[in-house]
Amino acid sequence: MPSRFTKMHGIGNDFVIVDWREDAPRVPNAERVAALADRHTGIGFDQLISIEPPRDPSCAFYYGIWNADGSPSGQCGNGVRCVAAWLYRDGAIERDTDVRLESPSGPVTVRVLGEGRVVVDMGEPDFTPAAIPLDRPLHAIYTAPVGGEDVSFGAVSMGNPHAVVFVDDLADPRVDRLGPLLTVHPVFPEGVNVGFAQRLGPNHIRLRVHERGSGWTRACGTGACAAAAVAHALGLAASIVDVELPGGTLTIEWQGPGHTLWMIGPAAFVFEGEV
Ligand SMILES: N[C@H](CCC[C@H](N)C(=O)O)C(=O)O
Repeated sequence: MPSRFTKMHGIGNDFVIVDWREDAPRVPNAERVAALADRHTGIGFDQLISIEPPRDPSCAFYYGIWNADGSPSGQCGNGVRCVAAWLYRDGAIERDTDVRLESPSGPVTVRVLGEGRVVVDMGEPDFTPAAIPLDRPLHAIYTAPVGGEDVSFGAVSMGNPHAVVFVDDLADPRVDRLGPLLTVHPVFPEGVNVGFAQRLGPNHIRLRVHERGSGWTRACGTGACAAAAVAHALGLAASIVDVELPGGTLTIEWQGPGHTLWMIGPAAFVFEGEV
């Protein structure tokens, strides 16, 4: 498990980054990860992210992702921007250059810009049920009984599963109640990240995300991608959307089916540590 680590965040979604480039691939013990994620008795983070040698020779590096409860994930949007910034500061990659990085769900392409901003080609959103996975036939909006009421949501995979619920007001108390319930709903056999989206206009969505394995976070990069993609698929959003999360705003660009989705946002260093 990590000895030296770097604490980073992407608009308030916080990470411990560990450099395992000289180590043999391994899966960290879930209990140990959860202990380190504890914000009182551990370091405190939403996800642990490792930097490792690539499995795919077309990629420069691989990054592993584990939630605060120790569960693995296939993708982390805020996290991959931090990985890119970390590699640039380490001198392992160049600025203003496309670099392929390998996530557990496949490759993405990053480009480190100035002022700590990173743009990521996140690949194409996948609405097919098997990709999420979801035990329903494919259509844009699903409805399921959640906590005694029927809840309608969009569903999409960004390499990790997302449900998107559109609400008129994020202050609606149903949001706090339904988030934890839908995350573990049996309609999602592997669990799901639940985004609650308030549409403020075709280019502006306000979002809160209850993350699988980490709970309510101040931001979720793949959640912002998912909300923009579902909104676009439903004709509610234009191709460029500012997604405003509690921790900050990400800009998402998606031209629709057949196109990959781009996310632009910051990555920040907090401190170096040893455990
Ligand atoms: N909780 C997510 C992984 C982290 C995603 C989020 N932190 C992001 O920035 O995309 C899952 O289990 O799929």
